[in-house]
Amino acid sequence: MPVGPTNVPQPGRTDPSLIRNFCIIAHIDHGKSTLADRMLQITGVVDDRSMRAQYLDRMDIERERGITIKSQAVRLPFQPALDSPGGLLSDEPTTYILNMIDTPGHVDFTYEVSRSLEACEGAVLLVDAAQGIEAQTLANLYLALNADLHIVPVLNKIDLPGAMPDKYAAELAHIIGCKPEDVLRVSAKTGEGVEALLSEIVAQIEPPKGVKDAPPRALIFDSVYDTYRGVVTYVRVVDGELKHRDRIKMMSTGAVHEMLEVGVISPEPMKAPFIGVGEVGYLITGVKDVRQSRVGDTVTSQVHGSEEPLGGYKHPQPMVYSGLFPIDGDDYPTLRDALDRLQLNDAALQYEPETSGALGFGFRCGFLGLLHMEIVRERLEREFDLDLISTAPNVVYRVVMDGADPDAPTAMVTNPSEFPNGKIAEIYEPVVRATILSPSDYIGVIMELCQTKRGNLQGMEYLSEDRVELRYTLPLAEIVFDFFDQLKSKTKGYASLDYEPTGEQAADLVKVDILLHGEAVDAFSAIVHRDNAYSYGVALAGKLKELIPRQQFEVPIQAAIGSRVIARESIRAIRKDVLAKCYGGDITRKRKLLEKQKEGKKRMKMVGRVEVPQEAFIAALKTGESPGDKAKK
Ligand SMILES: Nc1nc2c(ncn2[C@@H]2O[C@H](COP(=O)(O)OP(=O)(O)OP(=O)(O)O)[C@@H](O)[C@H]2O)c(=O)[nH]1
Repeated sequence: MPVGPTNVPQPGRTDPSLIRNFCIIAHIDHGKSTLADRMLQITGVVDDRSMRAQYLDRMDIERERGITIKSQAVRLPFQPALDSPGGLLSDEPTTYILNMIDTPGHVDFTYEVSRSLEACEGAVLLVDAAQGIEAQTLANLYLALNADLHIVPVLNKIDLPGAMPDKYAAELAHIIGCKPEDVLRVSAKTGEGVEALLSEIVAQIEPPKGVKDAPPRALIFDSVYDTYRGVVTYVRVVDGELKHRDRIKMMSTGAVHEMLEVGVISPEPMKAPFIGVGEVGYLITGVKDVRQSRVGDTVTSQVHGSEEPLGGYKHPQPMVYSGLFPIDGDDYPTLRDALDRLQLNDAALQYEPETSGALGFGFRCGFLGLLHMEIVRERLEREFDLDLISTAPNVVYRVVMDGADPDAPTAMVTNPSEFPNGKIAEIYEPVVRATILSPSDYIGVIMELCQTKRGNLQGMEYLSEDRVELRYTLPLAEIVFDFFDQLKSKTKGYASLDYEPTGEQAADLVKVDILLHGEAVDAFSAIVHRDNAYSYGVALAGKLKELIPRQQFEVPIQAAIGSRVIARESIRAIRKDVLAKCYGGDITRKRKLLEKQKEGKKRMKMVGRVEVPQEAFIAALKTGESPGDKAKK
């Protein structure tokens, strides 16, 4: 049993040499939350009685305390055993303060992840000993290395019968450039090896450096909106001190706030008079909008503040756009309020009103990526009880018109229906650098898939004899459609994917319109590569033919590029007489049938003269399965 910590340093009075700031990075499901649970238990900040699985993913405490503590920046006092690597650092029992900082963990939030990594000096790289390295393991590792973090490689789940720790220790050692015996082995489930890991964290990770007497500078690595307290901002102090009642300034905006509360989380929020060099804690200023307190920004004091922010601050730029429309037009005001509320909580969400001829009033929303889009949509539907139609996601195109002034800003197209009509000189599309990890048996099918998605192979490396890493550049637009689903199905679920934006490229793109009875339906317009335009047009026209019921007149469905029709289907005419089979005099029955028909019509949208059922929009715009499982926190 670990010795209970003695002389626990208090917040604000902790000698920086006794602080270790670290994060845990891992592929999804490799056991990050479970390991965090064990650390809470072993360090005694949560006693065995109150312990429950995924302690930090809690909600009820948040409500009780009226403060959001979901962000996982926990202060763990830990006293390493004297004969362990951490204990050997000093002659007498010493209590260290370990700050475990959570990272958002997904590529959509790469910028935020990289900023939160900068709040740490080291990272525990956790890998499932039965699965080995996956795409997010690598992506997170590269981010951590870029942030100059010391990496502590750890294999988890060694209790599993299928664990192959020797094989994966070699794999990990190979990519990090350490010795296989340096890879620690733990079971987050049973707790085996976790105390030794904590001791290694103390021994291997550098204490924070900072200047105590300098003007204060703290890096915001997370900020969350809390209904009761407003925005709770999580910071890592680099220089100086942040004190209760200080007036603080956000360096990117110059906004000044009074600090109503400052403290640390251990694992409940603990108020403190101040927090100092190297410490990790929270600030409450009473602001109600997270956009005033953005991840990556630097906090300083209003008077005698610092002039130099920590690293350049970058506004998150949406990568993917989609239209969101309420199925019931009456829900439009609810949707607007819901987006307003959600934005308090999600600094990266952008939206503006959009009117679609087919779908009515809605919003054009910008997201950081597909996962972000899915989360927002799910939250809107779940938390605000809305039924929504979302149009197919598209990326941002930069369009240069023929003869345009070379110095004039070029048009950024975020909505296919805004695609300019005139003569276009060049269109640029965003490109990503994708990393695919897979058993080597599937190299062939993966290459084939990437080829059809206009990918360029950048490199390939064997991580072990049967596991390979493929690096591609791919247009983001191709990934946005169904790349991940296809990759999973072609590799029987074994491949994992990660990607990050890496600039733009010129491409031969065209806008394909879908016309119903001669009228273009804006919700179905898409910008696609010229080579894929024909198949897109044929597929969508065919799908709509199935989905739209027959009308009293023939309805042609056409796919067109400009005025050139590239695909055509038609729905034959019919008059649906609901009374046809109703002989005789029962007038009430007839009325009932007519009422029912009217009901059905209410759920139809009129597109020109054509009645289109809501379901047709939903089904036609469905973009397949989610990229969800490569994601989450
Ligand atoms: N047998 C065994 N199972 C483990 C161990 N650690 C975690 N698990 C299980 O692995 C699954 C995923 O663990 P989590 O801790 O939720 O993983 P995570 O990385 O936090 O996952 P996300 O939060 O979803 O990203 C859970 O079912 C855990 O019970 C371990 O050491 N041994």
